[in-house]
Amino acid sequence: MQPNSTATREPEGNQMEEKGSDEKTVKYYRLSEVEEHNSFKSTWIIVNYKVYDVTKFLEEHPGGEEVLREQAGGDATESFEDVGHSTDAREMASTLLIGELHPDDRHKINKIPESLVTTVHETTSWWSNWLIPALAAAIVMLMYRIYRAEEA
Ligand code: HEM
Repeated sequence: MQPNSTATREPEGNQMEEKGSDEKTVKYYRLSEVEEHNSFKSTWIIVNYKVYDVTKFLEEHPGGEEVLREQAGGDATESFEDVGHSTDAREMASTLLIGELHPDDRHKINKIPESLVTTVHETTSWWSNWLIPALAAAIVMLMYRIYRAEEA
């Protein structure tokens, strides 16, 4: 349960310990708290439910401070992963870690799963895809009947 890659520190075991975390104790932050840290005075970002204080890192960030500012006070997971940050970058991030997003707030930053969105779209297009050909078929049938009736 405890093996961690960089484990040189022993857990102190005096407060709540959290499995899966590199550090001994975990401080949980509510989303509202993180959102307050969205200025140059204090810039926090969330990546994979972990909260990072990047205030002092803004100027050092090789990707520029602007990209970090844009994400300040919110969830930067997607942008962070899109860049394909190196292992070095991830190690650097761990030095800026201050805690984790409170489990009760994690659903708030989850986007609607793609699959669900697709299903909604598919449902809509199924109706229109079915309705238009059916109407067209009915019109053709009607015209054919009128044509036959006139011939007789
Ligand atoms: C704790 C947070 C972060 C740390 C420690 C960090 C660190 C780094 C490092 C070390 C690099 C150099 C390239 C590499 O080693 O991968 C880098 C590049 C970059 N980062 Fe970050 N980064 C963080 C967050 C972010 C976020 C949230 C974004 C996007 C919103 C971002 C966007 C970029 C971009 C665009 C580059 C340049 C990539 C390139 O030129 O190829 N970074 N970052």
